[in-house]
Amino acid sequence: MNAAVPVLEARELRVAYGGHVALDIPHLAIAPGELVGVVGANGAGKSTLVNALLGWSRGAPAVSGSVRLDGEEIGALPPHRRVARGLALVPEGGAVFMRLSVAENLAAARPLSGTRGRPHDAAAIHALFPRLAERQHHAASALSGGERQMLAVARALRLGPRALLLDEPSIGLAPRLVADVLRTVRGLVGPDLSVLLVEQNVRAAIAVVDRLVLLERGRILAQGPVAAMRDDPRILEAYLGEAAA
Ligand SMILES: Nc1ncnc2c1ncn2[C@@H]1O[C@H](COP(=O)(O)OP(=O)(O)OP(=O)(O)O)[C@@H](O)[C@H]1O
Repeated sequence: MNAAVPVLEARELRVAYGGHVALDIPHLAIAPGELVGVVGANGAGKSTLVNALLGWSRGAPAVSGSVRLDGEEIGALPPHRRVARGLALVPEGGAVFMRLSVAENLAAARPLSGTRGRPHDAAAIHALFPRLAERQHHAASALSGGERQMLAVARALRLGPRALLLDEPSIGLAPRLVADVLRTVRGLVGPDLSVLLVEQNVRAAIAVVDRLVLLERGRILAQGPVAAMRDDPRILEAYLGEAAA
């Protein structure tokens, strides 16, 4: 695979509810081995973006634009076929079967056939998330918020995706756990897996991502390598907003 070809690339991606444009992204690309953070205020369009990349939306908006995975156009495919190509989404709040055990939840996520990604088997999952190994016979409903989030990420990794979309994996977690979860996310990223991470906590995102995208009212206000973005006044504003909250 040519290293110059983005793993995930969107062009002219637009989502509109009636006259209200919720998302308008001329271009967004994620390189192989890259962890890209998406930050922005409530309602900025972060969830709309990751959902649109997967081809899913709340309600019935008009969606248009191109989405490419490893250079192949997937923008016209329904979500399950995008997943089959190697694009996985862990939605806000995770996606697990509450009545099933941890082990059953993992077994229900089948590795994709022919993926260029690396499907994680149970041993790899347990090495990454020892807590899930300890809790494998417990129902998902009995897990803590953080453990459930780990399970949702682990289920996505079972597939062997090329690109993983994570919508606020740290939401609702204690500050200490937020850093843990994001460090784990950082550890997942490598030549066969790129990650787009939506994160409300700008400070926590800056600590782990390679590149940051700042969304405002559905548009990219600024983006760039984290070293440059951390001094961007617009990011500092977000920081200060956070500090004041
Ligand atoms: N079903 C819908 N109908 C109408 N407007 C919608 C719908 N879903 C989302 N929107 C609008 O799209 C915009 C973006 O919402 P989105 O949920 O993507 O924001 P977000 O950045 O993820 O916010 P948060 O951090 O609060 O989750 C908002 O203005 C929202 O009101």
